[in-house]
Amino acid sequence: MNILLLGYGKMGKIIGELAESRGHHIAAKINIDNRQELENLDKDSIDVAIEFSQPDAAFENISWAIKKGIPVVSGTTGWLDRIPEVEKLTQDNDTAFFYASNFSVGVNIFFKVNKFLAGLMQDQKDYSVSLEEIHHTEKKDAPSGTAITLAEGIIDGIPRVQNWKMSDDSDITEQSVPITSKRIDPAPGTHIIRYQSEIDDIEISHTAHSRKGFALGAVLVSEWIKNKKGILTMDDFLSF
Ligand SMILES: NC(=O)C1=CN([C@@H]2O[C@H](COP(=O)(O)OP(=O)(O)OC[C@H]3O[C@@H](n4cnc5c(N)ncnc54)[C@H](OP(=O)(O)O)[C@@H]3O)[C@@H](O)[C@H]2O)C=CC1
Ligand SMILES: O=C(O)C1=N[C@H](C(=O)O)C[C@H](O)C1
Repeated sequence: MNILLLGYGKMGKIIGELAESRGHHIAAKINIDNRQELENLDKDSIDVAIEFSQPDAAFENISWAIKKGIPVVSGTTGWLDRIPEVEKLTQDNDTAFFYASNFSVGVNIFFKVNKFLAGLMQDQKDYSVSLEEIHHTEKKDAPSGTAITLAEGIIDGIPRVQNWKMSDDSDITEQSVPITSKRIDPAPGTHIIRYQSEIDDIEISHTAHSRKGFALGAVLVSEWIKNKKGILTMDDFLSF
């Protein structure tokens, strides 16, 4: 496949290496300072754009590619208020858009475990629930996209929980999942869910040992998305 990398930082570099090792070609590696290269690209030759940039650049990158009819696989977090616009653009341009807050297979299994546990805890009113995420100090957004997906799983599973808030928010109520964000190098990504009562605690966690799982997931999804259309997610890819 001919792959366009939109964002060539920590993730873009690992994805590029992995894609090449699987026989793919990288058409261009776009960062903030070489965006003019996009003008000279043969858009029709690009099979997929993989977008891992930063929160304030994601929408522009993604909408540029979709308007050219290029399928997009995006992992950038912290910009999701604009996803309805991207979904409309995808339909209007008859192409494909895939977003995941986390491309690791292990985390996507963890998402399911989280929902299952939340279902079990829905009537256990003596337990309070909280989330903690730990990432490297270069991370631009907080909480992590993965923590937000986990919080949404808890909100879906426990009717008395209605929203999530940062743990230092003065508005936290019993209806909130408090999220604590820690920035400690070199943490690639750790997420912990805790249910705590006076009697005991239940804790589940996922710890990434490197960025390899995120990158491999993004490349595998890019191979899978070829010739597909519409809005696609990890549940479609993993057939969960
Ligand atoms: N969904 C998932 O599984 C995962 C998601 N992520 C997310 O992916 C994103 C990228 O992470 P990471 O690679 O670690 O971050 P980095 O900061 O290492 O890389 C981001 C890159 O984007 C570039 N960039 C900035 N503005 C633009 C622009 N306008 N157009 C194109 N490129 C631009 C930056 O370029 P420059 O250096 O020139 O500023 C930088 O090289 C983050 O949002 C992170 O949360 C990360 C890991 C897994
Ligand atoms: O910025 C990162 O590094 C990561 N970002 C994603 C997130 O915000 O959840 C995924 C992963 O945890 C690494």
